[in-house]
Amino acid sequence: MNFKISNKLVYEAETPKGLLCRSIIIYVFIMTGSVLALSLIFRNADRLNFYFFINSCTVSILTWIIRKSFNIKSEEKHLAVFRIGLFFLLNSSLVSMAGGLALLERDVASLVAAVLYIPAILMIIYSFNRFIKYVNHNYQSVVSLSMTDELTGLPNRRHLNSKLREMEGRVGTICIADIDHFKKINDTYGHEMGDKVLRNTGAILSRLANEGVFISRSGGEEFAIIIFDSLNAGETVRKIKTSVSEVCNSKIKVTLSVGVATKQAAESADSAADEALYRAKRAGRNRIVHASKYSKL
Ligand SMILES: Nc1nc2c(ncn2[C@@H]2O[C@H](COP(=O)(O)OP(=O)(O)OP(=O)(O)O)[C@@H](O)[C@H]2O)c(=O)[nH]1
Repeated sequence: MNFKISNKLVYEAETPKGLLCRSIIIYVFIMTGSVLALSLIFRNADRLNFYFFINSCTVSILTWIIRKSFNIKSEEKHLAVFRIGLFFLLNSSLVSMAGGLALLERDVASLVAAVLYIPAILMIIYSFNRFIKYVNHNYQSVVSLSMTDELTGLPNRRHLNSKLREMEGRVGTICIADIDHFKKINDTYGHEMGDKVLRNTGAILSRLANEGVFISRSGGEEFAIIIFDSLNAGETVRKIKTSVSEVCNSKIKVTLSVGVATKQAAESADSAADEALYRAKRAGRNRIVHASKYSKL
């Protein structure tokens, strides 16, 4: 399909929609021109007053909105309903224009304009409501996608960063859990198996997440955990570590090294947790190490 794309517009120039868009614009020109020509032929030009000007502006604006609506790339039905509503409204204004120029009897023009106006407004209200729902739904999907790690389904680094900002000024515990010798798993069983281990680990960890325990994949084979309830933090960390180690990951034994730092309200503890993880690795892995200091190290 031949899409004409610019930084402002996406419109399907040669498609049925593109043709429909152009047909509507041509229709508006023909109708407005005809009304004007007939008013001149029947010597009604003295009626080209303020009322005519308002109707012309309305027709122009509605044509412009219809034209713009073709820049929205969507197959949603409510968009078609919106265009039909606008088209009805546009015709209602054209009929009013013809009535104002005495090309139609005033009562007939008012009746036809009203008959077109009522369904047009109902269609616009309906489609606008649907459009708001559609936009909100898509917005939520995009936000959720941008905050989720594709492989494990856990919150990703971006989500973690927003949680860490939330943690500022609060007491809590930050843990960084890292799968031991993960490179070896990749090298021995292949990258796909490595991915499977990460997925399984993510599934185990996601079951342990709750309102007070935020678990994310912070990168590679590393998982960052924030525990908001510091009282049970020790127990939670042990549970996280044993849950991953106890479950057989496709017959591959997986162990975690965990660095833990508990922060007070005014401190930052993520670098302290990193340092504790480093010490856990150096001490032989498969263990939990608590940071000696919680602030900058
Ligand atoms: N399969 C897979 N491998 C990954 C992914 N992300 C990172 N890795 C690999 O994870 C490995 C991490 O290796 P290292 O940083 O040396 O860590 P390690 O082998 O676990 O060693 P220690 O952490 O010291 O126990 C690297 O080989 C990366 O290529 C991923 O999404 N899938």
